Formats: sequence, C-alpha cells, structure tokens
Amino acid sequence: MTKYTPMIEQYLSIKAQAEDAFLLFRLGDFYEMFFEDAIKASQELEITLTGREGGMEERIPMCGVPYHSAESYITRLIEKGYKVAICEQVEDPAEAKGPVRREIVRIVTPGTVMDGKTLGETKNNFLVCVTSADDQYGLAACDLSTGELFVTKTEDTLEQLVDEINVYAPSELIGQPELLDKLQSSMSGWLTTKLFTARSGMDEVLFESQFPEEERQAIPSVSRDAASLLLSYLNETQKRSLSHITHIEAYDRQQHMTMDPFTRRNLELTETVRERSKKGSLLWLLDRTVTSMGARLLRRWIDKPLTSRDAIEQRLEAVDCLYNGLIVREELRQQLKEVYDLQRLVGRISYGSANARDLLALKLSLMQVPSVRQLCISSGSATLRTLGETMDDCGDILQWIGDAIAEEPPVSVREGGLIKAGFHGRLDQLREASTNGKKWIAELERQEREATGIRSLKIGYNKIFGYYIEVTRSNLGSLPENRYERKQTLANAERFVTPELKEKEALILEAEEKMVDLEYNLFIELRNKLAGEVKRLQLLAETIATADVLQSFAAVSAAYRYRKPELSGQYELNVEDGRHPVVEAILKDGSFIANDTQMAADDGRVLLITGPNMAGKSTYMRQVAMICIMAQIGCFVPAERAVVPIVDRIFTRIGAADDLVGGQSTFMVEMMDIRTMTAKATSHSLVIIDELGRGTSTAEGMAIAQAVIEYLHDRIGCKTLVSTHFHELAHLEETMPALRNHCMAVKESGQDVTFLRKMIRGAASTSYGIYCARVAGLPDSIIDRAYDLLNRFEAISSVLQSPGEAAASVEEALRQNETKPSSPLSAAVQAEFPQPDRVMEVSPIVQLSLFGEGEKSDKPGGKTKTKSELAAEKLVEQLKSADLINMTPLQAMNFLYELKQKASADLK
Ligand SMILES: Nc1ncnc2c1ncn2[C@@H]1O[C@H](COP(=O)(O)OP(=O)(O)OP(=O)(O)O)[C@@H](O)[C@H]1O
Repeated sequence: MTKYTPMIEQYLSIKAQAEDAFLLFRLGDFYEMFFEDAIKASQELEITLTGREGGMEERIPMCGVPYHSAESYITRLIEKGYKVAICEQVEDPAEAKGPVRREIVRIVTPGTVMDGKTLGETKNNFLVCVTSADDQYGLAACDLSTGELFVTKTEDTLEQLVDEINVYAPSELIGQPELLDKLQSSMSGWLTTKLFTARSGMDEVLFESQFPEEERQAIPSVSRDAASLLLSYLNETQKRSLSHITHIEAYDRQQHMTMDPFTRRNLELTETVRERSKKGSLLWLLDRTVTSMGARLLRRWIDKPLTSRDAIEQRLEAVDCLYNGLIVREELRQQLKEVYDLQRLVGRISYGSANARDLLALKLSLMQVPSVRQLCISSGSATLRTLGETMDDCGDILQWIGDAIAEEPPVSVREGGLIKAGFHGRLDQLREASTNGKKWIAELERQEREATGIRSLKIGYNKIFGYYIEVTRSNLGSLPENRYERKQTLANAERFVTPELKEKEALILEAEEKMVDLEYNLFIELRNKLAGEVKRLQLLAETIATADVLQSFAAVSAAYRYRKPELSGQYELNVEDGRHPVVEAILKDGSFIANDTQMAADDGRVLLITGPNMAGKSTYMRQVAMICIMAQIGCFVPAERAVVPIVDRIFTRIGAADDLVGGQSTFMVEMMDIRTMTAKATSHSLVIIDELGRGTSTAEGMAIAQAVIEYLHDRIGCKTLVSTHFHELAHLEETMPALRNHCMAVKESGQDVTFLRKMIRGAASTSYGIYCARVAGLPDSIIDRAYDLLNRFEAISSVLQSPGEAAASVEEALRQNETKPSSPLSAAVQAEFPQPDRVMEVSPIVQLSLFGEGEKSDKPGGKTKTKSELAAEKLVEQLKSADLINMTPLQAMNFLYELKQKASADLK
C-alpha cells in the first residue's frame, strides 16, 4: 500500500490542529501550503500553484511564499477574513532524525493581529466574544495589541447585544455556536466583522490565573463567561504570554448613551454614509489629538457618550480650562507630540516582539511625562490636576532603558549594537578585545606594507575566509618567500593568511560572537523586566490619552467658537444659534445659518418640520442630535448657548442609503426601525425621523406617520423631531398640545426660490420638489410636464379633502395660481394651460354640469330617461363608488381622465 512521505504525514497531523486556518508550513526559506489550502491560497493571493511528490500516485497541490516576505501575504489573507496558522521548524535540522520537528507557533486571525502595518494606528482592533445564559448576554471586547479588555452584559433582546457589539466594530466575533448563528444573520452586511468563530470550551483555570479574585468576582457571571471564553481563544491561537491583559474594565451599559448601528451610521459619527471615510465624520472634525492613544480613545468616547452628569462635567471642566488657556493647551500639545504609542509598545514588550528601537521609543516617551504631568497639575483645572497626580512618570523604567540601550540601535536584536558601553563589565571586555584586535590588524597592515614595500597591500575580511592579506597580481614578485600561505586567487589579486593573523582572527571572532549573544541576552533580560511593569505603563498610557483627547476637544472648540453646554438635569432642550458642526466646517466660508431649538415637556416636545426639499431639514435634525452627543462626550457644542438634558438613547430614521443590504424593502426597514423605536424609547430619548411614512401609498404613509407621531407624543413623551412632506399633518398641532409645527423659510422671487435655511414656526405649503429637479438640471420638458401633473394632482387632492367643497376649491386653487404669477409653479401652470381648458381638465366633480339644462331627470312620473340622463347617472354612480382614499394620485388621474372621456362622448 502506498503511503504519504513522512513529511506529508507530519503536515497532515499538524493541519488537523488547525482545520479552519491556512497552514503555513515552514520548509527552509519558504512557507508552503498543500492540498486544498494550496489551491485556495493560490487563488486568493494570485500565486503560482505547483505540485510535489508526496508518496502517492498523484502529485500534491502546493504553493508557497518566501519566509522573509510572508508578512504581507499573511496580512492579505487576514484582511479577507481568514485565519493563518504559522508552523515553524522547532529543532535544528542538523540534529533531526527523520523530518525536522515542527509546531504551530501562532494562529493569526483578524481579531488577533499584532503587526503594526496591518493595524490602523488610530483605531482599536477588537475581538469580541459573546455568550448567553439565563436570558442575558455577556460581552467581552479585547484589543490584543493594546491589552485593553472591556466586559458588560445586556438583558433581554438580541438587538441590545447587536447595539453593544457595534460599539466596538469588531474585526472578529467569537461565541457559542447558536448565538453566533443568530448574530451572523442579523448583523451581516453592515458590520466590519470579517470573521465569525464558533467556540464553546472555556478554560476557567487560565481565566483565574490571569486576573485577581476581586476583579473576577466583581463582574456578573455571564460577562465572566464571555471574558473567560475570549481568553481561552487567545491562549489557543497565540500560544504565548498574555501578560499585558492585566485588567478587566467592567461597565454597565447604562453608563453610556445607546445608539443602534443605523443611528451611528446616519449621524456619521466615525465615518460617512456614502464613502465610509473618516473625512466628513464627527470624529474627523474633533480629531486634533497628537498621539495614537489619544486618537483611539477619542473614537471610543464618540462611540460611547456618557450618561453620568458628574463624569461629563469633569471632562467639560478640563476642556473649559484648556479652551481659555491657549498657552497651556499649546504646551501640552507640544509635549504630547513626543509621546509614542505606549499601549502598543507595551503590547509588543509583553508579546516578546519589541526590539531595541521600541524600547528607545518608550524611553523618549517617558522623558516627556514629567512635563506633561506638571502642566496638568498647574493647569488650573481640577480634572487635569487629578489626572496629573495619578500620572506615574515611571522614572525607574526610564532609567533602566537609558542605562542599557544604545542611542542608535539596529532593527534586529540578533546583530549586536543594542547595549550601551559601561552597562555590563563582561560585554565591555569583549568589546575591547574585539576593538583591540581590529586595531592590531590595522597595525599589521601598516607593518606589512612597510616590510614589503607594497603600498596597495591591504587586509580585508569576508565571511568564508575570515581575515586575509590581499596583494595585487603585479606586486606578487615583491612578496618574501614562505611567509604567506595562499588562500584564494582572484582575477587581479591573491589573498594570503599568516599564522598570527589566523590566531588573532579567532580571538576577534570569538569575542564578537560572544558579544552578540551577550547583548541579546541582556536585551531580553531588560525586556522581561519591563514586561513585569506593563500595568503601570498601561495606566500611564490611559492618562496620557485622556489628556490628549481633552486638549483636542479644547482646540476644536476654540477654533470653531463652540460654547460650553449647560447640563440642566431637566427635560428641556434649549439651543440658541445651533449649528451642524460638520456641515459648518465643510462650508468653511461661514455661510452656515444658525438655528434655535426649543423643546420642553409641554411645548415643542415634538417638532413637526415641513419645508421644501434641500431646505436643510435633515441637517437641522441631525444638528440637534450632534449637539446632544457632543455635550455628552464632554466637548463644547456648536451654539451660542445650549442647555441640554441627558439623553439616554438616540434613534434616527434617516435616509435610504443603508437600507438594502439585508434585502429588505426600504419601507420594511423603516417600519422595523420604528418598531424598535417605539419599544425602546423612554421620555429621556431623542427620536429623529426623516420623511416619516414615505415609501408606501400616500394615504397609508400619512396614516402611519400620524399614528407614530401620536404614539411618541402621547405614550412615550420623548423629544421627537419629524420631518415630513405630508403638509396635511400640520393640523396635528391643533390636537396635540406639545407638538409644534416648524418649517424652513423660503424666499420666492420670479422663477427662483432661495432657501433661507432658517427654521420658523408654522407649516410649509409646498415642497418645491420640482423646483429642485429643475435646479438639478432635469430637461425642461420633464419639468414642465411635472408642473402640469402636479397641478392636476393638487386639484384632485383638494377634492379629496371635502367632496362638497370640491368645485369651489378647485376654482379657488386655479384662481390663486392665476393671481400669483411670481410662483414658479403658477407661472408654469399658466404658461401651459389656458384658463378654460384647465377648468375642464381639473374639475373631476363635474356632476353639476354633467346634466344639460333641458335634460334634468327630476321629472315626476318616472318618465323614460334619455340616453344622456342614463349616461349621467352612470357617471355619478361611478364617481360615488370610487374609493378615492385608496387611489394613488396617478390612479385618480386616470380615473378622472376616463370619466372625462365618457362625459365628452355621452353627454353631448
Ligand atoms: N443651516 C444651514 N446653513 C447653510 N447651509 C445649509 C444649512 N442647512 C442645510 N444646508 C445645506 O443644504 C443642503 C441640503 O440640506 P438637507 O439635506 O438638510 O435638506 P433637506 O431639507 O433635508 O432636503 P430633502 O428633503 O431633500 O432631504 C445641505 O447639504 C447643506 O449643504
């Protein structure tokens, strides 16, 4: 029976330990992949697929990547959402009997990347683990590169869990198989998650040994499960120390404002909806951080606005001080600029991947701490003072590195040059031996030149022959006999050695080898010593990051003249001259028009906003949400004055760009969002609905819109901003005490409409949609036709309002059109329709005139009806039974057209 070769057997047994990963199998200078892995990798990486004899009849598919450039291939696979298991040779091939022993040394996954190039500097890379037990869900989120670990729990619905997962935008999600299945279907499409890994076995012992008892006991059991499962997974894949995960940061979800994934996207908090770019988002605007740690923390703060008034006030107090203290702020910025990414440096130190340059970066960073600390303490802000006082400047660590590490060490830790002179006696001796040896050689060169009279004689070195004396061919005749031993012949020269040169060479090389080994050992010793201090360094990193974000808030606030918000603790929201921070910043020229917002429990709790397209309704509504969020992350806000409540939750239902990912219809998604909204909103929530009820028939859309507004107004009492094109809903103000109509002011002149971007009380009467279509450059024929149709629809809808007043209102509508030539709408209508024609076209209820004067049917005695009378009756019958409410405007139009045709034909 044929069998695989021993090496392939070895491969297969190792592959069995990493079924779900590409196995990169080290063979000399290559990582090779075999079988299915090879076929798939050759496609994914666009590398050549070859084959290899493996003992069986058929060749085994194989492809490989060079060892030295493997990192970029691994990165590409990880970015595509794969796992990569790296299998190394773990014994010296020279000593191996049979195939060299090999082992998987690490499994790289999207959530466990440590390589700096793959990780975005200003973004955390979270691995999130979820578990469920007793109607609760546990969540643990870890950034392996920084060692941060957050845990929490959610109750009740899966939606809450999804909201919380979304805060971390994890690149990988692990969890119990059934739970993961459910999540995968409800999250697909919009999350950044590249990989879902089902796991259930957790290693309690590992968890217990990682964290102190009090820390473990302080968290609920379902969160503990999540953290424990996460740690087991990390241990299984990383196969090395996780000593930099020193602390579990447990929190209660109520400490933060809740936002569902759509709301985060719609408000463009960290990326824009369209391009998904940071530019144009709130994060982009607020980011004036100067350290990577600060940039990551800022993102987290934006993702998690606070709900504790005290905590917000603390941040605001510091921002206020830095806002007004330009000098302190600038100095702080300058000092912080010199601080490297402590968190990731610490990660690499614990991980055993930090080199001497990393330690140097740590040293340079620590050198800044005393002045940062001093600046914070003397800033005049209580928050900054506390921050400064808790800053451990880690002077001892600075000293250790300063004493040991050379000023310009190489990247590699295996080539010497890492350790300073004077740090270690034995190392100094070896260095001296090496330096003296080299001096001796230089002296020898001088003596030999003198003795032989050959000025071009030189002593050189190469790895194969060691030190040699080189003499050019033309000078060979000047060499004394028998003193030199010939070693190598070149085209133009001969190389020689002498016994004393060989002797010295042995001494020099031995010293150098020992030196490199000793330097490496000393470096590792120092790195391990530093690894024991990671907790201190992590705490320091956190305080530095906090100071950085606070200065960033102050810098942006000062640049855009934001104001400190007042957190009233009351229901009211009162903003004077509020602006949308990002739209304002993008407009640059100061042309943004500020608007007020007043929402009180009994006055303006619901704002119903009507107004033309493009008038700025969405911007206005988003602006209110932005101001609340900015206040709750502790930043100043774009307004002259803002008194804001603490909002527990923001819901938005805006736009249609994101709807289609899940294969849902736009309307269905809207309804599902509204369902969540009605189920979860409290009186402390802020609800924003843009164009409520669009996407279905007019009548139904309007009915749903009204019902939703009533529900939010009467039952929930949350602050609600609704924009709508259903101007008819304006009447709600009469029956809902806390609802107020607002609209965006517009100035008409001639054919043109100017959007004033000013919010005013009252309801708008038109949407100027066709005007916008004209501005957008649609052909004139379409625009004219649209005005034509609009005129007919409006006439019909006025009939729908009250059939009794129909004719009068149609007449009235037309008369108004005549008397308002300045309106673009009326101008177009007039141009297109001469008066009599229009009357005939747009009067659907023409029953009054359907009957010819001499043909009235009210004749007594049941006289036989004329043909006209019968036709008229039939028409009236048709009109009466028409279900106008359920017709779309177009159906109504067609119906009217048919009636007219019949009337013209039968009622001559
Ligand atoms: N207050 C403002 N000051 C200056 N420009 C503004 C203001 N508000 C909005 N704009 C500008 O007007 C554009 C349209 O605003 P927005 O999208 O909010 O209108 P809208 O009324 O919601 O329109 P639609 O009903 O078509 O969605 C924005 O892109 C912005 O550039």
